[in-house]
Amino acid sequence: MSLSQLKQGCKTPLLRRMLEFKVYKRKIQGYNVTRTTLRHRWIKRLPVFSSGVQTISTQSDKDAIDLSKFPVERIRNFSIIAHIDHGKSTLADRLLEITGAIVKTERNKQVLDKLQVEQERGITVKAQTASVFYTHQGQQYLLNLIDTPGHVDFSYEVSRSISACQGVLLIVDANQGIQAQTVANFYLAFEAQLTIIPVINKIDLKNADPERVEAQIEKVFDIPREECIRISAKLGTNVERVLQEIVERLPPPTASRDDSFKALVFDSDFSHYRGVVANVAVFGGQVRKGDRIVSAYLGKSYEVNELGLLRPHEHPTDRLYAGQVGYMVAGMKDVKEAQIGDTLYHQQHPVDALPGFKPAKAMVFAGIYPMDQSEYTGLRSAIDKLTLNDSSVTVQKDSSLALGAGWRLGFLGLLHMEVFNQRLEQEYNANVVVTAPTVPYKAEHGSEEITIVNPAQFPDRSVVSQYLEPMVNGTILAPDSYIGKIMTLCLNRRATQENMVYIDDHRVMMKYIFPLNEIVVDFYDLLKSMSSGYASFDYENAGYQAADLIKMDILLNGKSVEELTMIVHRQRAYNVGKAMCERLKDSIPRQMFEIAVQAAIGSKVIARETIKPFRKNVLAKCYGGDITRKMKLLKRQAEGKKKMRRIGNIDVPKDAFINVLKRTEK
Ligand SMILES: Nc1nc2c(ncn2[C@@H]2O[C@H](COP(=O)(O)OP(=O)(O)OP(=O)(O)O)[C@@H](O)[C@H]2O)c(=O)[nH]1
Repeated sequence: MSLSQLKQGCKTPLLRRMLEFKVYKRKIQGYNVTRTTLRHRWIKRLPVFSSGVQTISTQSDKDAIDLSKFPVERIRNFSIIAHIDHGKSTLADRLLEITGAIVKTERNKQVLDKLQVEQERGITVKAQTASVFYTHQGQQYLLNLIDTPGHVDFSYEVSRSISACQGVLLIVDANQGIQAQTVANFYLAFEAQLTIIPVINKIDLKNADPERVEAQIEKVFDIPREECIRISAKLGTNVERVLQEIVERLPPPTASRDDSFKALVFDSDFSHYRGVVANVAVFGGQVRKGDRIVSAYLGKSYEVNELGLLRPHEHPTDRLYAGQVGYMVAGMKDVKEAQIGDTLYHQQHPVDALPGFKPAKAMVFAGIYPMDQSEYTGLRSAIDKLTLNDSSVTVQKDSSLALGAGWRLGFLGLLHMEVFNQRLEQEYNANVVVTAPTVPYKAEHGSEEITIVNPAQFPDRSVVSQYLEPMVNGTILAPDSYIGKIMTLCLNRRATQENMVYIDDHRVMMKYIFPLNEIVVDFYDLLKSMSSGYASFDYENAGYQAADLIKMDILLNGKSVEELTMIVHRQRAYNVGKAMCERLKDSIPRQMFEIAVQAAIGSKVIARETIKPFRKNVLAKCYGGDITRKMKLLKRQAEGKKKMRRIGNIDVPKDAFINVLKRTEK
């Protein structure tokens, strides 16, 4: 809805002016404008309008959205998948523009990356759906596209998205060629038996070499090179052809309108006002507003309050039919009610549940605690709501002597964890302490086995027959000139090489088995920097392996810092401990007394650094007697201290806990 349409809904000139002011203020701050950002109680009653994206006029929308006109044969559901930064969101923009869903403007960039964190980081973290209409050879088609993230941490989003599709566009950068996530995403689509259309993007680049990339696609994926479409998503070159090929090459869904209603919940969002907004793919029959539906998972029934298409913003419709993809609000208020992978059906016509998904497997665990225990309840509700938007996060209550009551959260990777924390801070104003991330280790004693996700609960060797650590199959793609450096890095990380093949004259694909712990924090960054950005990396679970593990404590003036306690391999303990002490020394600001930073195994100190005392007198440069200036300086100093965590009498910046883990290989 446009601003002028919204203004027509404002009864008084004052209200109109306030609306303009609020919208303007949010826009210049670069925020999306939604109802939640409009605090005024009158304005809150207005309908939600677009997040700064100009959509096509509502009149033409009304004409277009008679969903009953679209027989299943004229529906195409597809995901856009690729390695990170190969241009998925840019292609999605062009497809939305050509089909008239958005207006081409400077501001309408990566419109499907709606979250603030996505816009700030320039990456997609959450898959987004958009339904568009496209006329081909005189017939109108309904295309449902899902833009997916490229980073390995979010591959769960990709596998969920493709469950609602019959085909994918596999985008490959014409300069970089096939990368690690291209391979991983190809296999996800291939195993789901989807039709794959390879699209070579960025052909406008000076160094683009589409012939080489086509040859790679033929060699690695066994797809004939003639099937590749060369495009520039940025300039729009050949994008129209992508739409034609979608219609011609992708099969329609096999769902039938005559069957009983059956829908798969493949994603969900949480709205403060409406509760759960589920993204659904209808696999049979139809559903109307007011229908009573049942969740197969919980067996609870709900009334459908609202449903519609995402174009890409919510566009309410009266019904959704078999083969279509859309959203549904059905009064689900509790986080646990909207299970991803759940099947919905009509109360009068029960059906067998759809296969659903394997639950996401958390690879990295960290403790999250409120900075101040008085913020516990607020943080609990923020975590509840955010996990509804991101069901791959696992939550378990936890508590510690030093940090009080909190939670141990499981994530799919470190970027996932950083994004989750950033969203907690940005979307819920939470102020949290995060402990050092750890992978899920296991300990065996006789036939018993326990999983350890908190280093503080690491059992003593005397009660354990063996420790086990999680392993992953890693794939690295890189130019062959970096083979030597990459092999050394992998060796330092206790990896075992499995094989190495050339995918063209100069690029190799290397397969390794890594201990997960060795790659989780900083491996990808190091690999990137040592290969001048040319290497890429992806990994998947490879079970557990016995390992010689020990618990290492970090002490500040003799007091253990629980946030930094970690489980390490005995062979690496000295190097890791030494590097941690050195980095902590750089991260902790000098204070009025000397600080000893030590790494210890049991009572044995294995590394030590000293932070020299220093008195920061913020008033030193403030000559004369201007009291307001002095007060300002002292206030700023006090605010800086709020971002610190006090351990004993030492102030530690709270981001130091994660930053010190990022090793730099010597
Ligand atoms: N020169 C050129 N640049 C492009 C083209 N397509 C995309 N880009 C640029 O490549 C960068 C990444 O594009 P995105 O569309 O964000 O890539 P993505 O695959 O969605 O990225 P993630 O969602 O983070 O995986 C942006 O800076 C785009 O402007 C193209 O055809 N030509």
